[in-house]
Amino acid sequence: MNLKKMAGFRAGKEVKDGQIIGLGTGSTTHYFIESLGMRIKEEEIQVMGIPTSYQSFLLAKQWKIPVTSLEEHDIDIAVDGADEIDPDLNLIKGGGAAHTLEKIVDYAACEFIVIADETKLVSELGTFPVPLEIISQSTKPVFSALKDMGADPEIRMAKFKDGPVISDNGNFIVDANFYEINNPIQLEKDLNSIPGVVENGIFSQMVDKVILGTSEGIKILK
Ligand SMILES: O=C[C@H](O)[C@H](O)[C@H](O)COP(=O)(O)O
Repeated sequence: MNLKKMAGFRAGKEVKDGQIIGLGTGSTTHYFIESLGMRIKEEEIQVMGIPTSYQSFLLAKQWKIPVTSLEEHDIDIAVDGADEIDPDLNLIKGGGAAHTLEKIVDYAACEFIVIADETKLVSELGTFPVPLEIISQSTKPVFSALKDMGADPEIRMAKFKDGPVISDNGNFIVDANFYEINNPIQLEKDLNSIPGVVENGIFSQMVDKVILGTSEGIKILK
């Protein structure tokens, strides 16, 4: 049973004709975009998507989902994945380095739905390091500030090119390991107050609903 596919396709059914949809990034939203594309092909619905990355932009093109932008349209529903989800539905995102645009799009949506498999549910955020998109020239002072906050930071290195991962916006990605995060709401604010940090991967108090694929079927968390 593919739990990510289960969650992605279930979210696809929530979309109504005429809506503007925020298209999240990652291997779970891949299935959501596929399910939207299939519904458009079957002429069940006509919708437009607002991508959160080159990945979701290219997938939308592949599935012939018309794309638009925040300049042109308001978003009815954003559907996105997560790396960790805590019991209060705070998230860590950015495993795919897309969290900056994801946060802009997900925050702007009338409804923000998270799709994930059950492995993403945790009792407390922090096993997954917090991704930060940073201006490359700020690496040294940002590292120093993160260490003062108790984190172990690392520049994310690319797997298929020499050197660092460069985000869709042309910036470095730092993974900051806090090991345990007691107050994600405060940490999200504190990280964004470090000069050079463009955006961090904590998404606190934003989620309306989680569609979780589990071995016992779909579970909805609100
Ligand atoms: O930057 C990437 C995103 O925040 C993803 O939504 C997140 O990493 C979850 O990805 P996946 O669905 O592949 O586990």
